[in-house]
Amino acid sequence: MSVQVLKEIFTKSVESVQPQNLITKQVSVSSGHLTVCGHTYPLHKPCYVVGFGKAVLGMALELEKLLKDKLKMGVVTVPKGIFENLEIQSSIKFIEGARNNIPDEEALSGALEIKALVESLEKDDLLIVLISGGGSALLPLPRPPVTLTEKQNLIRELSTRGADILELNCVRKQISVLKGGGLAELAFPSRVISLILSDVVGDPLDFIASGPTTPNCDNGKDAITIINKYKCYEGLSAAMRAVLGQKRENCYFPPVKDGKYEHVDNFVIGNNQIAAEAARQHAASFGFQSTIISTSVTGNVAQISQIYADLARTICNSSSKQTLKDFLETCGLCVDPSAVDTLISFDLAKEICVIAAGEPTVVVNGSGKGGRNQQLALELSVRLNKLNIKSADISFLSAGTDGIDGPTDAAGAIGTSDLVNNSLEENIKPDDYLNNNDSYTFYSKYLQGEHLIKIGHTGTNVMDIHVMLIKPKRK
Ligand SMILES: Nc1ncnc2c1ncn2[C@@H]1O[C@H](COP(=O)(O)OP(=O)(O)OP(=O)(O)O)[C@@H](O)[C@H]1O
Ligand SMILES: O=C(O)[C@H](O)CO
Repeated sequence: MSVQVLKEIFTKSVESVQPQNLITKQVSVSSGHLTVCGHTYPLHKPCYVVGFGKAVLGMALELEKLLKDKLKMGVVTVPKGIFENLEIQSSIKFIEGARNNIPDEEALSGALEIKALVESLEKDDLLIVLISGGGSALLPLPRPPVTLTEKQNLIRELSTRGADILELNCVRKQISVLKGGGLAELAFPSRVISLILSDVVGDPLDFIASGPTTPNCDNGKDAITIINKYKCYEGLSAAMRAVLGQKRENCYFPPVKDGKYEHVDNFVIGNNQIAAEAARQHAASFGFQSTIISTSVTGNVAQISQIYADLARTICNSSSKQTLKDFLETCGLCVDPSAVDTLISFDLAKEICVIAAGEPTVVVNGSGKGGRNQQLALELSVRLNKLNIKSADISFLSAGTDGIDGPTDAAGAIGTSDLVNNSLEENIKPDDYLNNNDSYTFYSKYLQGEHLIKIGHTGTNVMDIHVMLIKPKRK
C-alpha cells in the first residue's frame, strides 16, 4: 500500500512542475502586452524566442499559443528523440541534439542558429529566452580555438571524477561563447526576458544551464582551480589552456547593476520547491502529518542515506522532542527552522511523511547499471535494516523529476525497512548490487520490479524528490 501511495505522491509532484502549466500560470498576453510574473512588457512588434534544455519544449509550445501572431521567429534546441510519437504544429524551429546530455554537432549547429538570431536583434526588439536543466549540453559553442571534442572530453573527465554541477558549469562558462552571460551580451541592446525552470539547488541564475543571461561572477582562475582539483590540467591542449587563461572582456558592458544586466529580466517560473510542496500537499491528503525538511539536499549518496536512516530512528525512538530538535539542527540537511518546529509538533505515534528535494551525487566505481536515486533508496534500506527499527514500517521514495535516473529507463526506486529481509527470501543480496553500482538490476529483480519508478521522460526537470513515510506499528 505504501508503495502505491509513494508513487502517487511523486506523480502529483511532477505534475506540479509541468512546463506548460507553469507558463499558463505565470505568463499572459493581452491588449498588446506580455505579462510575466506580474511584470508587464509592451509588445510593440512581434518578438523572438530562443530556448535550450530538457524541459523547454512544453514551455515553447505553450508560449507560442499565448503569443500567436506576436511571435516573429523562434529557434529552440531540445534533446534528441524527444519528438518520438509526438505530432506538433509550430512555427518555431526545433533542433534535436545532445543525446544523453552529451553536446554534439547537432546541438552545436543549434547554438550557432541561436547566436545568429540573437545577433540580428535591434534595440527595440524583445527576446524571450527559455532555459531549463540540460541546457548546457544543448547550447555548446566553445571559444575558438577550443573544439567541441576538447570541450566534451574535459567535461566528461571532470564529471566522472566527481565534479558537481557548480564546478562543471564554472568551467563551461569560462570556455563558452554563449554561457556565462554571453547570450545576453550578444542580444544587447534588445530587451531580454528569461523564463527559467531551475534544476540547481538554490536556483543560482548564473549556474542554471551555465547562466547564458546572467553575468559570470566567477573570477578567471576559478575554472583552472577546479581542473587542477580533479587533476585534469595535464591532459589539456594548448588551445584549451589559452582559453582558460583568457581574462573576460570588459565585464562592465553591457551595463550591469546589482549582479544583473540592466537589459535582462530573469524569472524562475519553476523549481523543486514547487514540486516538494505539491508532494507535501498530496501526502497530507492521505491524512499523514507532512512537512518539507529541505529542498537543498546535496552530498554523496552514502552520507545522505545515513542521515535519512538516523532521522527515521530519531523520529521512531525519540524519547523527547528536544532529541529530535537537536538532531534536525545538526544533521547536515540544512533543515529550515520552521520545518523543525513543524516536525517536533507532530504526534510521533501517528503516520509521518517527511519530504526533501535536491540532487545528491554518486561516484561510480562499479560496472553495474543504476542512478543516484535508485542507489539512495537501496542504500537507505540497508542502513535501516542495520538499525533494526521495530516500532514502525518505513518506506522511502527517491526519484528524478525528469523521469530518468542515470543511464536507465527508471526515474528512481522505493526502499523499505523490510527490503533486506524480503530480498534474502528472493536470494538476492542488496550489498552485492550496491558494491557494483548495480541498483537498477537489483530493483528489476526485487518483487518483479514493483519498487522501480518508471514513468518515462516527464518533460520537466527540477532535480530529485525524496519522500519518507513512517507508519508506527500498532502495539
Ligand atoms: N550505475 C550507476 N549507479 C549509480 N549512479 C550512477 C550510475 N551511473 C551513473 N550514475 C549517476 O547518474 C548521474 C547522471 O544522472 P542523470 O543522467 O539523471 O543526469 P543528471 O545529473 O540528472 O542531469 P540533468 O540535471 O541534466 O538531468 C551521474 O552523474 C552518475 O553520478
Ligand atoms: O544544463 C545544465 O547545466 C544543468 O542541467 C544545470 O542547469
